[in-house]
Amino acid sequence: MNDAYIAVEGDRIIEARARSQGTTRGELVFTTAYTGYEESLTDPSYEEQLLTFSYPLIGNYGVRKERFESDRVHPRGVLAREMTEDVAQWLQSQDVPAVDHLDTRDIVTEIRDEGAMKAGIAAGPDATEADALAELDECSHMSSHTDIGAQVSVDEPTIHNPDGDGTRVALLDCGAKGSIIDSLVARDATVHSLPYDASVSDVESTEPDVLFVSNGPGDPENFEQAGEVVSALVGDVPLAGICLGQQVVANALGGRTEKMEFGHRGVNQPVRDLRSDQVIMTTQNHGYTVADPGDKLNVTQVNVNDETPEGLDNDSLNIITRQYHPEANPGPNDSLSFFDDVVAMAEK
Ligand SMILES: NC(=O)CC[C@H](N)C(=O)O
Repeated sequence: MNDAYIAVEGDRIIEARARSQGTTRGELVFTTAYTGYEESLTDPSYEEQLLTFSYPLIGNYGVRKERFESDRVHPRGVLAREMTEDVAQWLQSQDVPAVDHLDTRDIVTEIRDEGAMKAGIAAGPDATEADALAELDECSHMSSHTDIGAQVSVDEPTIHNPDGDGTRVALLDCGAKGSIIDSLVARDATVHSLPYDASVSDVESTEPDVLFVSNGPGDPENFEQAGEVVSALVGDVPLAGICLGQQVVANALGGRTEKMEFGHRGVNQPVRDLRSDQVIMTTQNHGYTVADPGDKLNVTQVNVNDETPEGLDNDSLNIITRQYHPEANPGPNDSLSFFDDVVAMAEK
């Protein structure tokens, strides 16, 4: 039975089955990850997006809090070919509409051809096509969510591993995945998670050995304050960044980011290290990319598929960033050593 409607740009309607009721809207994107739905659904970088899973069965090993990357579901809506009752109930409990029994392969192909697009969903016994179209009508582009950081950052500074006697990390939390903090704490770092709009003096007061800019949702150009902190401290404090963090660092140091057609989201994105010529498999979730790194940053790693920058550094300024997610979760652990490199840089 079809009791859900998805309206996509061009006012096309796709019918589906409601698994979690409600109306919603967002940027329609897809991930090719074949595992890790709990981690993806709790990744703050998906805020304001509708997430389509290309893998056809979502929920086949249950739902466990231990695997969450944050304390709530972040995509505004979820699309799958087939979703288990566990996942459907979890999403309903979080008021995140979800649909299945639709041709997700068709949606993925369309996004690949047309690029990420705006969409609206209406799901449930009373849902109508008009409701889905009304949601689509209200949907705005990712870049117009100018204060998206406020939706995902910590409200107050928070200390992780206060008694550690390793590296002191000031983490600008632009929507950080829990595994980034865990990966640093596993190396005995003390992590001061700071709000995304922390001031230069807020950062300095933590006496950091390294300033770390986290992943996060939306357009990196909307994280202006984080950029100002980076510009003020570059050269004085070593700098690291993951995903949105790489983009913010590049923009702050004279580079430029741009929106990609449909982005990279999955757990098998190949990345070549230009110095060692080694290729590693990486976890990714981004829709923007560094189009120009500026003249302060070297491109050290590139995506094998499209040559976009995956790693940037500057040895004398002590900067190292990654576009992909070295903390994995979900995905391969090929790049966990990034955290060793960050700690080594901070201790230099
Ligand atoms: N995972 C992230 O940090 C995503 C970064 C940014 N929001 C993008 O889509 O490119």
